[in-house]
Amino acid sequence: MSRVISNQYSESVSWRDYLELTKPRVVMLLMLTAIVGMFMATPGMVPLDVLILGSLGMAFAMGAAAAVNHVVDQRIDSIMARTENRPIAKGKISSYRAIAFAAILSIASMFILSFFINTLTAFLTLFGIVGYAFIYTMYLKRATPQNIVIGGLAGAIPPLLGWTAVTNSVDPHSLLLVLIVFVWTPPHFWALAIHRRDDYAKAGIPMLPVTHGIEYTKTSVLHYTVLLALTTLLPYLTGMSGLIYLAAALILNGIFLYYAVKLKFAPSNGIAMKTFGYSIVYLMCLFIALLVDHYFLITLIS
Ligand code: HEM
Ligand SMILES: CC(C)=CCC/C(C)=C/CC/C(C)=C/COP(=O)(O)OP(=O)(O)O
Repeated sequence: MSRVISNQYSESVSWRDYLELTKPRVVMLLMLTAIVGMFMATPGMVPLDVLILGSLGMAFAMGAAAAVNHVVDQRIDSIMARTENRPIAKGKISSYRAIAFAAILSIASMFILSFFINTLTAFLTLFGIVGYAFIYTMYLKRATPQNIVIGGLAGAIPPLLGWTAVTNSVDPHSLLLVLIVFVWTPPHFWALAIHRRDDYAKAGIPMLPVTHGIEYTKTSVLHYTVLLALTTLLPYLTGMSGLIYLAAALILNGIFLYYAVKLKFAPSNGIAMKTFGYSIVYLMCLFIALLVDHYFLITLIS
């Protein structure tokens, strides 16, 4: 019996479980926005050490924050169908080991960013960790249906981190990129939350569809999608980006608006999850468009 108890966390644990703690697919999209932030900060090539070490430092921080989220949320994760198989909720990894893992990643991140990049980037990254792992996960998520709007700031910060890694200063254009991800977050998450409403209700988490209902949430998705479409025009209107970006943004926004309108006024089976899935494709393509446009503009000028 004692052998079973002492081995309950280590029997079938593999590196894949630790990787899962870091939410790798979310981190990949976050890192795309950070790396695009780096490239947008300079007309030339991002110095290779900044690109490699900066990315490593930021990705470690994001993974650490995600691991803390798994520790804090283990009770609710084990209640919800979507998250019940997560490594801590399933009892594959102990909280103690997950915290040690997160601490190692955070320390490595802070070391890399402060010694090889700059203290401004290290400080802002620390703000990202605290914002997501502590302010959002421990407090906001359980406190208010506006949790993801306010907490979304932590997830929106990576383009600024990428930018400051290159310039060591806060450029207003970098804040424009933060604003885009910030406004994108509510339709991204609420589309999924509509589909998973009952899960959140069961876990006692006050997500918008639980507190205000599905119809109200669909209207909110539509409002934020319109706001997002307007916000994404700003890079063109401020002269940061050119016509390639504008064309891509118009097409991507048209499709997002189509989904949001359909979700509200002509819902079909699975439309909420299709909207959620599209939100990810949208952000990925929008940031790639920023990058392609940036180097096209520079080639035109030189
Ligand atoms: C407070 C802000 C956010 C909330 C509450 C949120 C919530 C979620 C949730 C609940 C999922 C589903 C995960 C699953 O299926 O297990 C998800 C998936 C995802 N999110 Fe977010 N998200 C936020 C911000 C972001 C940001 C800023 C990004 C990237 C820029 C992002 C990228 C993704 C990606 C790529 C997935 C798909 C992951 C997969 O396929 O496993 N999210 N998000
Ligand atoms: C340094 C830095 C910028 C760190 C923060 C980056 C980070 C990991 C953002 C993640 C955003 C996210 C997936 C929120 C969902 O949490 P949730 O608890 O609502 O979703 P869940 O139920 O799937 O766990």
